[in-house]
Parts: sequence; C-alpha cells; structure tokens
Amino acid sequence: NTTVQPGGAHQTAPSLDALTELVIQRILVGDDVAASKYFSGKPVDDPVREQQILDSVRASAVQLGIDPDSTAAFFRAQIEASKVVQRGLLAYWAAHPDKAPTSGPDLNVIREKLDALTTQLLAELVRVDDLRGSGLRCDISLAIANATGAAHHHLDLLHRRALHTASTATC
Ligand SMILES: O=C(O)C(=O)C[C@]1(C(=O)O)C=C[C@@H](O)C=C1
Repeated sequence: NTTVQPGGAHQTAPSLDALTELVIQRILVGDDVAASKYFSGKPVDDPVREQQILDSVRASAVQLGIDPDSTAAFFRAQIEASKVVQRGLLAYWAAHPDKAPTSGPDLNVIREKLDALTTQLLAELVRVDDLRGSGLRCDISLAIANATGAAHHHLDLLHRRALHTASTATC
C-alpha cells in the first residue's frame, strides 16, 4: 500500500481505515449513551447538543482549512448513526428487560469521550480531504474500510446498520 512519489519519497497511499476506526469507536460509544439514557429516561434526541456539535465542527473546519458544509454533513451522519444504535438498543432492552444493562454511565463523561473523538475525527478529515472528493476512488476506499472495520470489531447487524448510516456523507 505504498506509492512512489516524484523525487522517490515513499508515502502510504491514503485510505479511510483510520477514519473508519474512529467512526466505529464513536458508534460503540452509542452503546454507553443508550445505557445512560435507559436509566435517566432522557430522550435519544438532544437538538441543543447537536447544534453545539455542528457549530463547533464548522468553526474547527474553517480553522483547519477544510469545507465547513461537508464537515458538518459528516458529523450529522455520525450523530444519526449514534441514534440508530440508541434506538435499536433501547427498543431491545424495553422488550427484553433481562438483557438491559444494570448500570448506566454519566452522560457528561460520555460526552467528553465524544468530544475527544470529534477532535481526532477532524484531524483525519484533514488528512483524507483529497480522497473524500475523489468520487469512485473514495467509494471503493470506504467500502474496503467499512468491511475491514466491521469484521475486525465483530459488529452485529445493528452496529453495521449504524456504520452504513455514518458513511452517508464521507464521500
Ligand atoms: O449526547 C447525547 O445525548 C447523544 O445522544 C449523542 C449524540 C451524538 O451522537 O453526539 C446523539 C444524539 C443526540 O441528539 C445528541 C448527541
């Protein structure tokens, strides 16, 4: 997976593997969010928090020199993916209370984890910026990264569906 650059320098060909790893980590944090909301009874949707995230990533995108609209669209997809996980798990636990978690983490602590992932995701978006705009090459890289990542993390159907949702604004 290396290409020879003019001048002879070797550089790893860009892939979406590292971005996808972070996307999957964010999806898995959705399990913690769901557990927290199972106990607090808070709704899955928090429009105020979503707007804060989207405003913040737009500002970061400008600073980092990437497109704010496509950056916001990417994060909107990540938030939708978290909701796929949350709704799926909450419905499952409502139907099977014996399978529900016995304790839920603090939502504020989870949000700190999500904020840290946002910073890492933004850095990756900068790194793969050219690839994101490359059409079919991006689609193929994404398919490979998703298949590899889903297998590596043994994602079940719900989390694969979330990964699909999270991928709708990557390319
Ligand atoms: O922070 C929450 O309450 C979440 O549910 C997480 C999250 C997100 O993915 O960042 C998802 C849905 C909410 O509307 C807001 C934010």
